[in-house]
Parts: sequence; structure tokens; C-alpha cells
Amino acid sequence: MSRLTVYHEASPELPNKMLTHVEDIASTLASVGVRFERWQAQAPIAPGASSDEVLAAYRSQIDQLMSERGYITVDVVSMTRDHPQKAEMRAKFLDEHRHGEDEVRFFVAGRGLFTLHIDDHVYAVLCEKNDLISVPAGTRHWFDMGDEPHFVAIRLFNNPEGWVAKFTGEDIAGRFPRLED
Ligand SMILES: CSCCC(=O)/C(O)=C/O
Ligand SMILES: [Fe+2]
Ligand code: NI
Repeated sequence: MSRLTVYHEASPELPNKMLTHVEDIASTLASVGVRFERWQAQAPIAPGASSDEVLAAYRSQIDQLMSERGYITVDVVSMTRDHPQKAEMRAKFLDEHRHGEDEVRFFVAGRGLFTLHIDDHVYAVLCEKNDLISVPAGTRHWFDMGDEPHFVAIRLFNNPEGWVAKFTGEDIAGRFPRLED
């Protein structure tokens, strides 16, 4: 089940609230400029599926997003528990960073934990299959796929280089809960 946990940045051990209803998650995130929607990931895709397979299965949703907001690049992150680079892949996103563009991710299988640092609050969004999240450009955030990664996410970008991150150098991510396996 998707879940949003909200904290003050100084109190990682004491959440202010935890929400599991999609409308509550969406409205709370919308109040800080983050788009969260429940889509239908109907094509049966398993973690480990190839990018071509995923892109072909979700062509119409991808085209819709691309024409809506002018995204020009799309890729796929497809992770399994036995992925040979799972530790490196996990580490890549674990520290607080920003992107120069919106972070648009559509989960078509499995789950992952996005944590957003907005003003003096921290929003931990457990995204599951069917969830679409769009985090505005410049938002401080990190992502945990866990020790046992199991997900497929489609990523959309509005620059030709795809994924480019600027790390903040802050250690805040290490103080907040990771994804539980
Ligand atoms: C869920 S896709 C992999 C994570 C990612 O692209 C990112 O930018 C995390 O912050
Ligand atoms: Fe990111
Ligand atoms: Ni409700």
C-alpha cells in the first residue's frame, strides 16, 4: 500500500502524520507542489524486464505524459533482488540531491521510497505499482530501493542527457528511515 509519512526535518524519530489513502497522499503532496496520482499499470511487467519490453507495454501512457509536459527523454529502471549491481544502484540515489528538471516516475511494478525535503519538512513517499509521482525541479530529495530491490519505474526527462543530479552534501538522508524490506 502506498504511504506518505510527514516529519519535521529535525525529528526523524517522530512523524507528524502517516497517510495511506491515495486522495490524502495526493492532496498533502499537492499542497507542496508535488504531483501524485494513481494510474493503471495494466501490462504485466516483472522486475528485471528489459527497457524495450517496458517501453512497448506502456507506450500510450508515456506518449500522454510526453505530450502533456514536453518531456523528451524516457528510460526505465528495472531492479531485481539478484541484480549484480544492486548495492551500487542503491547507493547512487541514497544521498540528498536535486535535479534541474521535474522528477517524473511511473511505477509499473514493485515499490521504492522517495523522501522529499521541502522547506523544513520531510515527506517520505512509499511508491508502489500504479503510482505516478512528479517532484518539481530543484526539490531536495533522495530515493531508497532497499536491500532487496524489486521494482520497475519509467522515468521521463526534459533534457537529452537524462538523469543528472546535483548532490547537496548534506547528511540528512542518513537520519531518516530507509525502505524496509
Ligand atoms: C525510481 S527511479 C530511480 C531513482 C531516480 O531516478 C532518482 O532520481 C531518485 O532520486
Ligand atoms: Fe532524484
Ligand atoms: Ni481519507
